Parts: sequence; C-alpha cells; structure tokens
Amino acid sequence: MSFSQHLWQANAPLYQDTVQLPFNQELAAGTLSRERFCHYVIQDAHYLLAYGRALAVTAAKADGAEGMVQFARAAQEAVLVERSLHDGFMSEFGIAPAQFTATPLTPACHHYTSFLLATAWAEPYPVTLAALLPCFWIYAEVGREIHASSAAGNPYQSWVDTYAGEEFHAAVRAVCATVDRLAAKAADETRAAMHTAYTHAARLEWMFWDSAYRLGDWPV
Ligand SMILES: Cc1ncc(C[n+]2csc(CCO)c2C)c(N)n1
Repeated sequence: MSFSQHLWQANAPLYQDTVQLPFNQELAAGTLSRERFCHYVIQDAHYLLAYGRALAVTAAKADGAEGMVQFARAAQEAVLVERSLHDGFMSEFGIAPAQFTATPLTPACHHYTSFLLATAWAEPYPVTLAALLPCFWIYAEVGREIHASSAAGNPYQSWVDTYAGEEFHAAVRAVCATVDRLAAKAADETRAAMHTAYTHAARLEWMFWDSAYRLGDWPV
C-alpha cells in the first residue's frame, strides 16, 4: 500500500465522521440555512488566502522544479478561487465586501490556517505537504459524495457542482504522487511527522465544517 493510501486508511473513521457532519448532510439535502452557508463562505475565503500562502511557501521548499511549478500553480489557483467567491457566491448571497472584511477568522479557521502556515514555515518539505494534503483530498471525496446525493432543486447546487470536478481529483492524485515519492526516501521519523501532520489537518477539516454549522465565534 502506498504511503498516501496508508494515511487515508488510518484516518478513514475521521473521514466518515466528516461526511456525516450536519453541515455536509444538509448541504446535500439543500436544507442548510442560508446563515450557515454564508458564514462558511466568508470563512472559506479567509482560509483560501492563507492556504494559498502556505502553498507558496511549500513551492519555495520543493526539492525540484516540478514541485515548484506544481505548488506555485496550486497557490495561484487558491487565490483565484478566493477571488471568484467574491464575484460569485458572495454577491449571489448578498455578502457585501465590507461584511467580509469586517468578519474576523473564527477560532476554527484561525486554528487551521495558523497550523498550516506555522507548518509551512517551520517544518521540512514532506511534512508541510502532508499537512496540506487533507484539504485537497477530503474536499474532493466529500464533494463526490455530496454531489452524488444532492437533492433536486438544491439551492446550493452551483456550490455542490464546484466540488465535483474531475480536475479536483487529478490534483489530489498529483499531490499524493509527490507525497509518496517523498515518503519513500524519508526517514521513519519524518514519515511519522507526516502522519501526525496529516491527521491534525484532517481533524481541522472536520472542525471547519462543524464550526460553520454552529456559527462558531470567539467566546469572549
Ligand atoms: C476548509 C477548506 N478545505 C479545503 C478546501 C478545498 N481547497 C481549498 S484550496 C484547494 C486547492 C487549491 O485551489 C482546495 C482543494 C476549501 N475550499 N476549504
């Protein structure tokens, strides 16, 4: 079994819990409240910018030109997706630019983005990449399941459709291939750190959706 398959299998129960979260179930059923969806979109825009920055740092750490191009492109894509949220879903759902800029990161978004950025700046390339992998992979798999079970007339159908693209899955395969290549030549200690980083990020993916459902905010 490849290293990435091993990561997936070891974290499979967490993935099942993520798909079953009320946010994802209600998104698929089309019953998610508009307030929860808007909360999510705003936090996701914050997330995408930080994720793009973490990818850019990862590109700078890559062990060759191919990795530099792979992750620099992904960084650009994350920023372009963030921009398209403003012209697309934010304007469709009536989220004004001022509302977005006035909304701080929630604890869950802050934790996830801080973890990714701290990892990108401080950890070696393979560990950084393992932390970035759940974002690609869990999203693509959750997207596939939600897309397959989406209700007719779902008000979030255009959002659900953005999850389902094959290019998402192609990107996942490409990141897994890089992770596997790095894991194959890494010391046991590095592989263990990769595993820990992956699980941590997978838990933060769960927390991100859970927080959006609960309209997560700072307690004080
Ligand atoms: C919380 C959260 N996790 C994952 C994604 C998905 N995602 C974000 S950037 C990227 C790759 C480069 O565009 C992917 C697949 C998201 N939007 N929000």
